[in-house]
Amino acid sequence: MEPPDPSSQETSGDEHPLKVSCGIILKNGKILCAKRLPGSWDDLWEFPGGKVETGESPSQAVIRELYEELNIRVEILLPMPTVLYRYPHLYLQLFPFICRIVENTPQIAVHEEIRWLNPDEIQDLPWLAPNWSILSDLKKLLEDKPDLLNG
Ligand SMILES: Nc1nc2c([nH]c(=O)n2[C@@H]2O[C@H](COP(=O)(O)OP(=O)(O)OP(=O)(O)O)[C@@H](O)[C@H]2O)c(=O)[nH]1
Repeated sequence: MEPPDPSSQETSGDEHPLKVSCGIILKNGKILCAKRLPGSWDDLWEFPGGKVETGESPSQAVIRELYEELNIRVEILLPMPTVLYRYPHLYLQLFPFICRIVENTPQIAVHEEIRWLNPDEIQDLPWLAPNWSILSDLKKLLEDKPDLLNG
């Protein structure tokens, strides 16, 4: 049998989802929610974060992204279950982390708006599709560990 052609190992992306980390920042009983900038199909709400870069772990990525996007230093309190989601144009793996702010106050740089909302209120926002699964895990987590909400 012939050895596989290396170029044929390029895939549609299914085997290698794009890794994106996001931070669920908790403080004083509220959760930080961010609205993406208008003008694209994903003008919806998300948890701040972004793509995991080469050589970086998902937790390193979220710490870097939260500094770049909101000018805050955070500490990770807990990783949450990752979410695999297939957009029509993108196969995504989201790595959500529960975080607390250790330095600075969030400043908007790449979002249209940020809001601090309580766990009931966040259900009313129009979220990016993969995030509904995170919201459901978050609800269960906060029922078990309500103290997390105080950051
Ligand atoms: N940051 C973030 N991205 C999310 C979430 N949920 C979700 O589906 N995504 C998707 O993940 C993808 C990458 O996120 P991003 O655009 O924030 O990444 P980035 O900051 O590295 O992008 P850039 O190339 O504009 O710098 C987008 O397609 C976005 O729609 C979320 O909660 N937070």
